[in-house]
Formats: sequence, C-alpha cells, structure tokens
Amino acid sequence: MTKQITFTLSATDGMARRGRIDTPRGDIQTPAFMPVGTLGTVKAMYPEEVRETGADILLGNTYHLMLRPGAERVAKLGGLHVFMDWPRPILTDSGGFQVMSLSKLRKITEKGVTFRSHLDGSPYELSPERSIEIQTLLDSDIIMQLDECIPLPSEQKEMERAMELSLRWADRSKTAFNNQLNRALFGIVQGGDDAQLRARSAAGLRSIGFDGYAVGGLAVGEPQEVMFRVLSEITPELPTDRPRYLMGVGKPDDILGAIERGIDMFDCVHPTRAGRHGHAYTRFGVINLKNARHKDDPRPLDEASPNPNCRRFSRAYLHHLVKTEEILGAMILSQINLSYYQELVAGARAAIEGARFEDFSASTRAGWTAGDL
Ligand SMILES: CO[C@@H]1O[C@H](CNc2nc3cc4c(=O)[nH]c(N)nc4cc3[nH]2)[C@H]2OC(C)(C)O[C@@H]12
Repeated sequence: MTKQITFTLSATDGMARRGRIDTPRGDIQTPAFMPVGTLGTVKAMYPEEVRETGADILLGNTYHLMLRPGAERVAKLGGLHVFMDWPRPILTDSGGFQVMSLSKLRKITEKGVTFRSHLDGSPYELSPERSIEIQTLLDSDIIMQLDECIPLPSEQKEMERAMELSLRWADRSKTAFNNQLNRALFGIVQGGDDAQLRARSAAGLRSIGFDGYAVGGLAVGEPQEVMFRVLSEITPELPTDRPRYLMGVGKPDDILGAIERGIDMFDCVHPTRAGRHGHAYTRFGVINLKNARHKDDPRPLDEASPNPNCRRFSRAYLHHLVKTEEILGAMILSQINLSYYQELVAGARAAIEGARFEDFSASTRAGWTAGDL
C-alpha cells in the first residue's frame, strides 16, 4: 500500500524550492501560503472566496475546535471538510501552541498538557495521543505532532528541556498516528535559537521519520534576523524530499526571506487580522485605511491589480467602511490581503522556476515604500 500524500520537488534556485504536495483532496503548489481558519472559517470569507484568492489549503486549530464545537461532534457531522464545505486540503495544528498562548492554569507533564478553557474555565487534557485522535476525528489531511513551544529568548536549559520533551512526544505522536496512508503527519523542530539543540531536534525527528517537517518555536516575537539565522542553520538539516513548514509566519518580507532559506509552507493570521483592522496589503506596501487622509481620495487601491476588489472601490469608500466598522470593510480587506499573499507566493513559484528568485525578491521589496501610503 502506498502513501497517498507525496511531495515532488520540481525546481530549486539557491536554497529556494518549488514543489507540489499531492493529496487525495487536491494538490498544494509550493511555496504555499495557508490562510488560517481557526474555528472552521477563514474569518469574513466564504470558502469559495478563499479558493478564488488562490489558496490550495487552509489551516484549522485543534485547541479551538476541541473546545467548540468539539472534535467528536465535528466527526459525527462528517468531518471538518463537510462541516465548513471546504473540499480541499486542511492542515490542523496540534494545539500545544494555542494552549500555551490562550488557555489558563495550564500544566505540562510528561503525559501531556492539562489546562482550563479560556472560554469557561472547564478542564481539559491534551496528550500526543489525544491530539492525533482529535485531528483524525476532524479528518484533517496534514496533522501536526503535539509539541512544546517556548518563548524566545529562553534559558539554555529550558530550551533543551522543551526540545527533548517535544522529541519524546514526536515519537508517541508517530506511534499513535499508526501510519495512516490517507493523511500526513509532520514533526516539529524545536530548540529555541540554539543551533546545536535545533540540529539535535532535526536529527531526532528524521530518525523517527515524518511526512513533512515543521520549524516551530519561531514567530514568537523574536527579531527577524534571529528567525532568519535559525532558518539558515536548520533547513540544511532537513530532508530535501519532504515539505518544510514554518509555523505562524508571517509578513510578506518574512515569507520572502524564509523561501530564500528553503521553506515551502506558511500560515499566518496576519493578512486576515490586518484586514479586519483596516490595513490593506498592496504591491506598494501596507495602506492604513483608517488614516483620515483617505477620506476624499477617489482612487482605487491599485488600478493595475489583477484583483477586481483593488480596482472597483475607492480609498475613500474603504476608509468610510473601516471608520464606521461596517462588516463589508472586513470582508473586502480580508479578500484583498489574502489575494496579495497568494500573488506573492505564486510570483515566488514562477521566479524559482525561472531561476530569478533573487530578482523577484528585490523588485517586490523595492515596490514597498516605507510607512503609510
Ligand atoms: C504573528 O502572529 C501571532 O503569533 C502567532 C504566530 N506565530 C506562531 N509561532 C508558532 C509556533 C508553533 C510551534 O512551535 N508549535 C506549534 N504546534 N504551533 C505553532 C504555531 C505558531 N504560530 C499567532 O498566534 C497568535 C494568534 C497567538 O498570535 C499570532
């Protein structure tokens, strides 16, 4: 019996990679950006609109979905794809990161993590085995091991402890996963900002063997140069024939720098969250539509954009929607920002194929003028 989820690397340009992940629910072109659909929805967008922005896959969250509506309930209703009417691939995070960033009274033991819901304080337990069970109940296509993500900077001893615990949990996750052929299981590299710890984590994960390798423990507030240094050190330690996923990243500049350093997959709440806060991503950079200087500006955001929403609405109208907190403002700007992110990674894919990624990066960055526009 062969694995139904496979990765094919089709071109490289320096460390940058162009590839494709084939899954039973559809192909994922890489480098890929995955919109975040935490509670079974990419906020303020219909699933078909998310697809139209160019997304091949979206992200769900074990922590949030186990609290509401509950994994067993989603399974009874046919799984997450049926529940949210998104027929394409879904990747789910394992819950560890969200427990640490959102829940209350959490306690980490060898067995797993116990915590109280941030919603009503009810008690929960998440172990490597239960996380795999929940992600399988959700019928997710790419599932993540349970791990412990610690803040940066942290003491060396603390980074080592969390990395070693995450490796033991990786082994238990792999056992609980039981080699399901129609689903992929990714390991998560930890180790803080220490090259040796990161290398030990990567080596440990490779000896267990995973369908893909995520770089965790980043995008936790560290400076960009720290993230880039860790990436430059760790991607050479990862298998070339498996996808690499940088969790929680990021802004366009972060994504270009991470692709340059060998990363294939990204997810971030930023484009949708920024959209709900009135910020529009364009090829000129970020436009803060809350700013009063837009109130009489009849120009569209970008009349040369391939996205009709960047051509049909004036800046004055978008400013009005944002100031009045009209729902349509969040809808339009979420769609505009996700479309920009997909244009960015589609451009990167074409540039890598044409061995011109460095020029693509430089010209993309040159288009972003500093500060508000
Ligand atoms: C920049 O956006 C804020 O920062 C978070 C994204 N940064 C991030 N780094 C991550 C690391 C890990 C990890 O090590 N392991 C597992 N399993 N999952 C992870 C998920 C992660 N996401 C967003 O998450 C919130 C919503 C808290 O704020 C956003």
